[in-house]
Amino acid sequence: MSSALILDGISKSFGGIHALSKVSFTLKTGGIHALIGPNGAGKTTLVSTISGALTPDTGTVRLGERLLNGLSVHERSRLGLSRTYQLTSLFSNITVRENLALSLAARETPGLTFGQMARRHSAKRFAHQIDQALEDFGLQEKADANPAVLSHGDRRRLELAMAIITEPKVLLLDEPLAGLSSADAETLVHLIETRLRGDVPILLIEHDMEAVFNLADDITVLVNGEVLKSGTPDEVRASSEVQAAYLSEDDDF
Ligand SMILES: Nc1ncnc2c1ncn2[C@@H]1O[C@H](COP(=O)(O)OP(=O)(O)OP(=O)(O)O)[C@@H](O)[C@H]1O
Repeated sequence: MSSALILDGISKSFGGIHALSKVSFTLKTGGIHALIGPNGAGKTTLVSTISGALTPDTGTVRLGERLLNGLSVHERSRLGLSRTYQLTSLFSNITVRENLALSLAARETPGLTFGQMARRHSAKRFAHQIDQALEDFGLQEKADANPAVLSHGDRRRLELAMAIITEPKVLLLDEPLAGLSSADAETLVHLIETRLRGDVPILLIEHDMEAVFNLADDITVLVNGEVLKSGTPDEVRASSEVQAAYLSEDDDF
């Protein structure tokens, strides 16, 4: 299987804190690769070095064949790297449909201000793609609503729809289940499984171990900024090092 994202020897320090030390692993094309680890392990720092929000001290990030080092967040996004955030990042003064249109417009013409994009692109232009996304993510009834009035679960589904509508080459999903009720979390896991798997390779950062072990084809365990183990869910589950360092016997996986 070919590689969608290749991380090689990524290190990053903040003053005296070694947030990442020589982190290397590969996200396969078509796969879901989970990145897990305790609080402060370096997961968010790693995702930020991939997205371009942070510059690593050493190491390389490749999207397929393409070296991403030195490229901005916008340039990486235009090449097909899409990221969702731990905290919701929707525009609250426009409708659900318009948020989806803006996501498409931003991919086409990055670097424009919000006002410029709103003037140049109308939701009508992308009507077909947007209708399909609304249907796929169960948001048809909310198309003309303002995101501020949506439930937490609806907002999270809209963010996923905004990330996927641009047909990215790699999707970085940062804690998609955080703060969701168990029913909303179940719906989202089902959507990832049925709507995203196979269409886009996903790097999934998630604390919900049941979801991780259900969804992931591969898992990398990060502890104190270092890769403790990378392997299939069965290999990670069976690792005594992982058990000792991170996964307690009480964890349900
Ligand atoms: N901007 C920063 N300045 C200084 N230290 C930082 C900065 N960002 C992260 N760190 C430190 O780097 C280490 C890794 O943090 P990071 O947020 O990447 O961990 P994490 O695995 O994402 O944690 P969590 O699961 O709690 O989100 C921690 O010790 C953190 O305090």
